[in-house]
Amino acid sequence: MESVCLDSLIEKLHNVNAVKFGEYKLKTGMLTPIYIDLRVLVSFPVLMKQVSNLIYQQVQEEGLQFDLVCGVPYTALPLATVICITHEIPMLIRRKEAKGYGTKRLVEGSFREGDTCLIIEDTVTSGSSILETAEVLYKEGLKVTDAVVVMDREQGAVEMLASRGIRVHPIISMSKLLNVLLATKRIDAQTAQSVRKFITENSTFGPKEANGSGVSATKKPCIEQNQELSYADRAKLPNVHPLASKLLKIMEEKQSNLCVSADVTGSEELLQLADSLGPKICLLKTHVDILKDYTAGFSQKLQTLAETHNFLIFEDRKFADIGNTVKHQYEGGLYQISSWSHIVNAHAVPGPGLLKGLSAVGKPLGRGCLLIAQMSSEGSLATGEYTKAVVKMAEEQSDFVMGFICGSKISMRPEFIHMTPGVQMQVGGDVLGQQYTTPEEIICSKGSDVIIVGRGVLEAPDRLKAAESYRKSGWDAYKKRMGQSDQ
Ligand SMILES: O=c1ccn([C@@H]2O[C@H](COP(=O)(O)O)[C@@H](O)[C@H]2O)c(=O)[nH]1
Repeated sequence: MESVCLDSLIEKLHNVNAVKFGEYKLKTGMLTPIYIDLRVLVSFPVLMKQVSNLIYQQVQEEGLQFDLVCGVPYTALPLATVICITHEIPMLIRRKEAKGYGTKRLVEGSFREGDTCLIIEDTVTSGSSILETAEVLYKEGLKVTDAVVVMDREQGAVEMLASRGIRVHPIISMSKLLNVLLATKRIDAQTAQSVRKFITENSTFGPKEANGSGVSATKKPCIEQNQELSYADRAKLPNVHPLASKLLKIMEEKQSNLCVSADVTGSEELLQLADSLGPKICLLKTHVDILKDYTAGFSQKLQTLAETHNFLIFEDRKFADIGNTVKHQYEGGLYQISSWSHIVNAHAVPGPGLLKGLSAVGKPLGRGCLLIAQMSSEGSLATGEYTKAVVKMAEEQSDFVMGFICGSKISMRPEFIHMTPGVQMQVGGDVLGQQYTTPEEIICSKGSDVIIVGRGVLEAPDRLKAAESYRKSGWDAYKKRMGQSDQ
């Protein structure tokens, strides 16, 4: 395959008038001083081949996995065709309207339910065309996780699609395009500056703020976050882990994003807690190894209570060993955790082999795992680059990992559930380094999904009353975040 230099390709695109300066209207209705018109490529077969090669090069460099390719109609259709023919990849065509006769299908081509389809697009502004295509594919039972785009106008498409679970891999950014055209004296500094100003001032996705994890949009006023999906909508996403889907449905049904951490040392007390607080919670967290009287009968009773009150069980085992060892720890020993706990968690320190070991046991049973990406304790080392690496590991094994233990939202992929411990009604801490934040701060400002509360409930004079007030507080914060607050 001929290798193509990006700078010279940009010059060639400018030569064939695929980059125009002036005043143009975008699909969004917005007037723009720069217009990218890759439709002209069909008239320049050599250039068309070079752009197709670049797209395929990007697919390989990013190691993208998929079964089929679909180009967003119409400009990306010939690009997808060239790539699919050259590399013998099956292709799909998405119709914009169903025919009034024949099969009336919106997606042409042969595929199986559950196949993953890579989307190819020529230019993105808001990302809405990719989303429209993905939604048509979802309806056919296909999965969409990635899209390769020739030109990213840097106006919010990447962030918007990430929030809908689609990673975008652009080849040319607006900044790169302007730099090359300026360096080769094809445009002057004033033109470059005015286009840059337009792009910065016309983002189509909400305002962003860096949070040190590489993910934007965590700490902003609740009311601005109304572009995000509700728990109920996230439960229906095609790529969501079945257990995450179940949990999100429970949360919506019970109007509860409260997980009580049942850190008590007697089985009877724990069962009594599960029975009385069951109606208030979506999840019950256990530390089974602090029980002084564990029996197999206990875990059976706990499962019955989970069914009666419609909550899931999360054993906070924090696995952290090599794959072979965690497999035994999860399946065997005294506790046989995999037989009764819907969810477990693990540190990412040992690397992906740990997840392979756990999923060999848990996946056939329909279990899910949370990766510990951050911790609530003072001086925790799980920060910055480590947290980012944990998110990557989760993305690579999302058939078993359903979310994170973290302090704030760390992944823009809506299928992951973020759960945060270290929660009390007042900010503070304990003498052993635990640090507390309020439900409002965690759900509304930090964008997490589930509050994990231990002593805030367990040490209250009336545990049921305390659980209800944490449930209400967490749920009100969620409604506020979604812009549905009546306050
Ligand atoms: O970073 C973490 C991870 C887990 N935990 C666990 O959550 C509860 C918190 O109990 P509180 O009484 O509300 O402090 C406890 O079981 C921890 O093991 C955490 O606190 N921080």
